[in-house]
Amino acid sequence: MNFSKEEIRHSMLLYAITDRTWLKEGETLTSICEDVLKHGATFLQIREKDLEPSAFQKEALELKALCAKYQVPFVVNDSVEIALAIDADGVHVGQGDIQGKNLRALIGKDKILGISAATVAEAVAAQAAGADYIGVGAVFGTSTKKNARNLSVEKLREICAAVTIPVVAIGGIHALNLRKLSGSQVDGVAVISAIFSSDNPGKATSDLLSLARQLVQPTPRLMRTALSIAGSDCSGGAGIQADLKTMTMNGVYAMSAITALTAQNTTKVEKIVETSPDFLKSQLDMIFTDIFPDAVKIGMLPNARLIEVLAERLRFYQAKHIVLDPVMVATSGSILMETSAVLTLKKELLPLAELVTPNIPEAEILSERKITTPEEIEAAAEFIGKTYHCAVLIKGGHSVNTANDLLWADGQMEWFYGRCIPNPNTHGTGCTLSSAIAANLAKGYSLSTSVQRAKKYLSGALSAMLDLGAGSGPMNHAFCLTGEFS
Ligand SMILES: Cc1ncc(COP(=O)(O)OP(=O)(O)O)c(N)n1
Ligand SMILES: Cc1nc(C(=O)O)sc1CCOP(=O)(O)O
Ligand SMILES: [Mg+2]
Repeated sequence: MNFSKEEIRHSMLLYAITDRTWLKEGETLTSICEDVLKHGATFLQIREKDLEPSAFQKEALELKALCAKYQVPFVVNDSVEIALAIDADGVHVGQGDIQGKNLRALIGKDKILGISAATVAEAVAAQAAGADYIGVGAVFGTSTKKNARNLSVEKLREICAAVTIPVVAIGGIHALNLRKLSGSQVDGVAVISAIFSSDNPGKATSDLLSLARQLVQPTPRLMRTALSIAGSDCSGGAGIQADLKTMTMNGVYAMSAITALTAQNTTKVEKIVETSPDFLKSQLDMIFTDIFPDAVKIGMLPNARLIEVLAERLRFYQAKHIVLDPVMVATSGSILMETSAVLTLKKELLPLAELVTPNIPEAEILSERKITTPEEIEAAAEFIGKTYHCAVLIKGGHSVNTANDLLWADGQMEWFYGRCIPNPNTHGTGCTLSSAIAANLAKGYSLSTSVQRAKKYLSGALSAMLDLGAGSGPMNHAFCLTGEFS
């Protein structure tokens, strides 16, 4: 696989390096690595000091396939021969190994080259020799590598400031000392024993990943962030515009990736121009590699190709708190998603979602059944949740009931009883509810509390009785704004 420079920097976050010496009876390196990748390791290096070359190569080939499955870069430690023989993504070498300068020519421009450094001079030389990243250590005492050189966090900071390529810190890093690296400007941490010596390598991986995220995006952020991936509604009541207003009013920093431009107003959708998959990818890359969103809301996705690209990027960046509003038909009756894309949505996106928020007609499509009673809402929610392994919020407001919504999560049902507000202007209610839920998840509320808070916000926006446009008009998203600027 080919990884861009931005992708390589991002993949430094939690860099796992194998160590077979910790394997227990019956365990294989491949099965442990699969667990580690499943739990979010962003890079894998095979490091074998005692294995004979043919066994090393066989193991490397297996791990390469595994990393391709999880779209994580895979490099071979020390052995350029094996890296080239199995066409690994790259190689990692130390100062004592083959000279970095010759190495770039040997491996070609497309392979990832990692070089170890412990001084500013070594780091600068590694960059000049064409390294894609440097491994800097040992930042703490380690018993994994004999004779590792010791390095202060201050020196690490100096090295980070001296180079422009990504820097991953290594050596004795574990969950209890990782925070000591804060302020050093590293792009991630490389660990061996903190994962491979653990009784539960998967859990160790996810714990380290969340600590690494805090390290790389340091200073406790007062402002949480949320991303809306949706279509633009030029009339401002639904889509991206409603999402940005909702997220802002719910106290998070709002960002957008646009999937389609719509020319619409409160009476109809006149035209739709779909974003190209490549441009959607670029928007997502710009966002995730800079301001990582604490939650993601997904709305209009007009075709299968956009869904595929989105799913691939969300998996790649391991996006958190994904709320999927499966927008298929507008309130005005316009088709917003090709029928053929529904299958792709089910296969690719639903399993990535923490929560999916269909209205009754959408729930009928997702659960492949008619829904006419509250009992049928419950059965449909259970079907969707169990089939796609996500929580489900089926929204009332259509034929079956009024403002009552059902949340199904982890086998538990919870009804939310809403006040029916006599406001015919409901344009954008679905977008508003799902982005308010995402904003509250971003702030750290539980799913149930986020739904409760989002419903309260929606009731407030509807109760403000804004009356604009000739059709079903927008709500007042800023109903709660008071003070100098209101
Ligand atoms: C990411 C990363 N950083 C540093 C090293 C150490 O490489 P090296 O100095 O060649 O030591 P060995 O790993 O070969 O013992 C690394 N492997 N990975
Ligand atoms: C492989 C390696 N290289 C180091 C360096 O300083 O370059 S320290 C190290 C060992 C890292 O293992 P652990 O996470 O178990 O301490
Ligand atoms: Mg080496």
